[in-house]
Amino acid sequence: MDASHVEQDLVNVLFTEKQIQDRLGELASEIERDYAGHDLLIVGILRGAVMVMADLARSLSRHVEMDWMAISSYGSGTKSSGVVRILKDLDTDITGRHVLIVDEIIDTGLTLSWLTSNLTSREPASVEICTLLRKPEALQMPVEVKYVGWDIPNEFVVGYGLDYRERYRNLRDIGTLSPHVYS
Ligand SMILES: O=P(O)(O)OC[C@H]1O[C@H](OP(=O)(O)OP(=O)(O)O)[C@H](O)[C@@H]1O
Ligand code: HPA
Repeated sequence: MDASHVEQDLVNVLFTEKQIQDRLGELASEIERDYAGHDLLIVGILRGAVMVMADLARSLSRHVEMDWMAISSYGSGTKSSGVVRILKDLDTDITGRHVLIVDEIIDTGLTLSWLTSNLTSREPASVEICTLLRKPEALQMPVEVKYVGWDIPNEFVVGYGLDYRERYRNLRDIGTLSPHVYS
């Protein structure tokens, strides 16, 4: 399947590659200002956050350490219980460190609500969240988010790390899928 064919599966482009890069540049400036004079560890949540981690990190004109976590939500059924399991933990001891969790989307909020309290229990100097997208109407657990790219409607979105059945992660834009994809 060639690239144009994949693009045809998007019924509506919400954010173009250029809009995403511009917004990440703005968030990077805020982060540089807020963490000036402090070491910073950014933590990406696999797999969806790979793109935003790579581009946000390169938008920062300062030193930053990068680490990764992988989390299982036990499938969609139990996801609503908020029960999650760590598949890959940090390699870094975050005691006394300033930690910024980077993800591409907050939907129900269950993943990052759980993760924030998990990381907070390790006694870091601070834990904050940066997400490219947030769906306020879908939120089931309150999550304090310091940096948000955009709030979006409660629609399923793909591209730029976001998948539907493991596809579309490598699209440069973010959009919604045509109904023919689901049928
Ligand atoms: O707010 P929530 O409803 O908890 O959803 C947000 C989580 O869902 C996505 O990950 P996903 O489980 O799709 O895994 P992936 O990153 O491997 O695609 C996203 O990366 C967040 O971590
Ligand atoms: O809208 C979404 N798209 C892809 N993956 C997701 N994980 C949570 N919400 C979404």
